[in-house]
Amino acid sequence: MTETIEVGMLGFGTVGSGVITRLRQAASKIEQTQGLRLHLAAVAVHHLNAPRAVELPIGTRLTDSIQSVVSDPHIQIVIEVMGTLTTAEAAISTALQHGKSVITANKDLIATAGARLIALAKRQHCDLFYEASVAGGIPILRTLTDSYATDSVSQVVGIINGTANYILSVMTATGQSYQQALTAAQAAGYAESDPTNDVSGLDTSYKLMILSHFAFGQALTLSQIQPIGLTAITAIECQQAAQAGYHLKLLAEAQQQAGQLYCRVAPVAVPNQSALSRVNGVQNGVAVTSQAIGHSLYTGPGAGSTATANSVLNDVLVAAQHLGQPACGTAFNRNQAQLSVRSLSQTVQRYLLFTKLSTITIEKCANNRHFSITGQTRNCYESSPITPTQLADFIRLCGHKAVTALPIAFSTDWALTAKRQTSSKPVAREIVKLA
Ligand SMILES: NC(=O)C1=CN([C@@H]2O[C@H](COP(=O)(O)OP(=O)(O)OC[C@H]3O[C@@H](n4cnc5c(N)ncnc54)[C@H](OP(=O)(O)O)[C@@H]3O)[C@@H](O)[C@H]2O)C=CC1
Ligand SMILES: N[C@@H](CC=O)C(=O)O
Repeated sequence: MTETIEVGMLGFGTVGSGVITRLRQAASKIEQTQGLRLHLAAVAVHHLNAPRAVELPIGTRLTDSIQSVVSDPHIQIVIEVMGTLTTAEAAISTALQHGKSVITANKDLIATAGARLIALAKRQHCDLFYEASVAGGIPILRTLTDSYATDSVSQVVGIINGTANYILSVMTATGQSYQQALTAAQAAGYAESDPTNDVSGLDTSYKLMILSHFAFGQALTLSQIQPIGLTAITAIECQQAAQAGYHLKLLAEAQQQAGQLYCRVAPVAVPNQSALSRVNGVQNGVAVTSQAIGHSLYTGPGAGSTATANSVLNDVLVAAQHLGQPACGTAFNRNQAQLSVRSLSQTVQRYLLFTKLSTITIEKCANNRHFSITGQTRNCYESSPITPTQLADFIRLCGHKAVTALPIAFSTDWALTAKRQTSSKPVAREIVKLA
């Protein structure tokens, strides 16, 4: 027998429209495989008369009152796809207080206020799922929770912002400017309504904060990550890197090493041999290294209407199956640990250097700081492993505006890093590009 589940939704933009499209397209499969009919009872929006990309199902109520949805006694599950921080937190809290399970795609909120909402959901015996908040269409959070339950993750490296990856890919492939590429990403619906977080590394950091909790049991803070965005990267640097055998990517990295968790969000030169270098456009990729499985790579669209909606709806189905069952209210992530956190930028690693200085000058500056460089292509060099202090001194010697230094992915020399950490205090965080 088919059971009908009453669903309410907050937001009817890119993701909300995708939810409605997918609900329509997947209705018979959901009924056949799950024995469920998801009935969209109400949708709350900001502007009641704004044009919509898709039509509402017949009988669905459109309202500008969030309260009327989250306190509707008939609604069992609330989907939050409107974004915002305080409005969304208040709405989700009210929904949970009314005993409703909640599904959200809001990484800003989960990264910054997740602990409060998770505790409330637990007290209320309600589900709170947020698969779509990290890597859009890739089911990475549930994979980490379910499929790595007995495994031990040592490293997670991801391209987890579709907009940033789209911009860097377009700049590399076509030489288009940053602004042209951003405009195209906005038109495609990948960027946030205000794209600042996409390009500043903040969105990637929020996602890494959530991802790290699932992978290592350790929730990171923004001050531990201190993201560096991509706004200072030029199309010429992207193309020079490509000629030298690298792809520039806004990478989110977290690595457990000798009991410490090293993290970073920054533009990084990914060698062509790494599969992550071939994750282009709006595609995201999350590379996981673990004790039992070894290396695995999860790729797929990191943003966009129906791909993100698919993650939202899968969460809805799990929550729907839990309704009235003891499983309802089980935390999405149950991995907890206490690791001390450091910045990956404090490690000894290699850098890709962009400069218009002559090879003789750049070699002299490098030799002065006791490291070597190899010329890759014109104006682009690879360094031997160097400490953050060597890098900062080198940039000072060359002239602050004369060099851009991007870390080379997977190039940390852990033995040298350990030696340095026992012999000296950590120095201030490195400055990758001194403008
Ligand atoms: N776009 C994507 O690819 C992805 C987005 N996300 C996340 O999903 C969420 C939604 O993103 P997206 O669909 O792109 O956003 P949009 O800007 O396209 O849509 C937001 C929707 O929320 C409504 N809304 C906003 N503020 C309010 C409010 N105060 N009261 C009522 N309704 C409100 C808007 O109403 P109105 O239309 O009337 O203005 C609009 O329908 C965000 O948290 C985002 O970070 C996650 C993964 C991928
Ligand atoms: N703006 C985000 C949307 C998904 O989270 C992105 O580009 O990745």
